Amino acid sequence: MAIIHKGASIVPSKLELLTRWMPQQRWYAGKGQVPRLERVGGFRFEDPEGEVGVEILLVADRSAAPVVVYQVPLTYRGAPLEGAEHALVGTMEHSVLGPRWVYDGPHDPVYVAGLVDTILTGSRSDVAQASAGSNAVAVGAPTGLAAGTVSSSKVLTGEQSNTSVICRMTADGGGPAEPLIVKVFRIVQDGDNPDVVVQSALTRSGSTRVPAAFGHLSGAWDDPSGTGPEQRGHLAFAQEFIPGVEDAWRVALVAAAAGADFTARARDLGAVTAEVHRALAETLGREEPTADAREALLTSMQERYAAAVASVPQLGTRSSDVHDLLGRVRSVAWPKLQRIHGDYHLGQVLDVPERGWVALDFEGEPLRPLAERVRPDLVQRDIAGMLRSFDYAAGSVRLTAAATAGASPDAWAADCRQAFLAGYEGVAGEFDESGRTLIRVLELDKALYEVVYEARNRPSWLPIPVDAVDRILSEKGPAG
Ligand SMILES: Nc1ncnc2c1ncn2[C@@H]1O[C@H](COP(=O)(O)OP(=O)(O)O)[C@@H](O)[C@H]1O
Ligand SMILES: O=P(O)(O)O[C@H]1O[C@H](CO)[C@@H](O[C@H]2O[C@H](CO)[C@@H](O)[C@H](O)[C@H]2O)[C@H](O)[C@H]1O
Repeated sequence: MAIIHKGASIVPSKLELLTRWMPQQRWYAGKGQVPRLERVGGFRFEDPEGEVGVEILLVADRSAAPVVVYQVPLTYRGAPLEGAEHALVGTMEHSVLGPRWVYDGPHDPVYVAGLVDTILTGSRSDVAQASAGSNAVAVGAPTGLAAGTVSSSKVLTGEQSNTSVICRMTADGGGPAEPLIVKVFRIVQDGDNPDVVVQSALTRSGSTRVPAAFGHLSGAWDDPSGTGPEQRGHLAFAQEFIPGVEDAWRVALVAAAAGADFTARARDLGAVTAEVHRALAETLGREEPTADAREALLTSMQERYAAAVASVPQLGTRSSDVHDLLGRVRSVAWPKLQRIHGDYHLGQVLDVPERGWVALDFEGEPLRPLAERVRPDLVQRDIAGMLRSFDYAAGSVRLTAAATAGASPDAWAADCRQAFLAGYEGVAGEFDESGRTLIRVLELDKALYEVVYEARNRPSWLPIPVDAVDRILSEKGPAG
């Protein structure tokens, strides 16, 4: 068991270190704010060598409204970790142990080994920590589809909302085992994470359209408002790693810039999307939409529009057109509701040789409250998301002037959009007028979400969704 030096002083404190470091992290949601952090939980993994301290802090950021709870795995070392300079959170002076180098856990092999072992063996985090207070133990839950220990690990780089670590594995009896990728959820919320629930359900159903779910870690923390009972949820998710495949966003960008035909892949993606929807309906059920569900959708879309206007005030001039289009969800016929992907775009799908399209990341939109993300929804939301993504690829090519002479990114996107929809309808049947109107409404809704997302994360990309809002509002027909 890890030795915890109760009463030792640490300068600067862990929370002081994090206050400086967190705002620079991609996953920090309160861009431009100084965090006001308070610990609401935390647990430890034991280093079998007894050298490295591994502590996972669950901290509430009170500078945000509503308060956001982050998961921050840290490792404490008595000497610098070679090659991990970029992951140094800071240094501190421990009154008993002397100088400590503090690292972002996913970059430290000792944290990664503890996390994966706890998940795959269905064990508990270091129970010694339980003496430090409530909510101090995290528990692993394996699906039984993977085993072994981590032999090397690497943090995935790129624009992610969470932190994913690719792990090469050694089988229990020696020799290589199947690699895995473990995603550490950075923002944790009370309740089940849809990424875990939906992907695990698809794995159980035998679908190969998602990477196989290998297991998850869950835990509890104090209600950040200090009034309610403890909160609990998923903290990390391990799944099959599919090596050597670029996500379709990168592939599509190259095709869009070159004007290369992508319609066959888009059509196939549409067909697979319909297959995934069917599998989700079969495994997790469908339900009739209620009047309340319709009103809830309308309200959430209106709130999104308000948020988009707060980010880009010029969108306020389109108020009556936006409200007219959004309001159509009241008059059109709705299909039954079901679980969907929820944040479907080209960065979430892999075109795997000999396996075909595989969908990732069923967590839903990271800026949306969990309660909304776990509700059964309209399949049109995913369709709209992917249609927007083809438009985004064209927009990005335009923005970076990456198109080769003669290529027309807009025509490329239009062809892909049509092919995707045709592929979907080839499996699920043709949409009627109402079905297509819902796609168009949800494309507008997605573009409004993207306005807020880009304003926070990539302001130079804002013209892509802002132009899309104009385009969608000026279209005559439903979608296509
Ligand atoms: N199981 C996997 N196999 C291979 N690559 C993966 C896998 N899961 C994720 N990736 C890669 O990591 C990227 C980000 O993963 P994602 O689950 O979308 O993370 P986030 O929730 O942080 O957005 C994907 O676009 C893909 O390139
Ligand atoms: O981090 P996530 O993958 O869960 O999703 C968020 O980030 C995405 C950007 O990485 C964002 O997607 C937007 O940009 C994509 C290109 O980078 C584009 O393909 C999508 O169509 C566009 O929505 C996504 O909206 C956001 O939730």
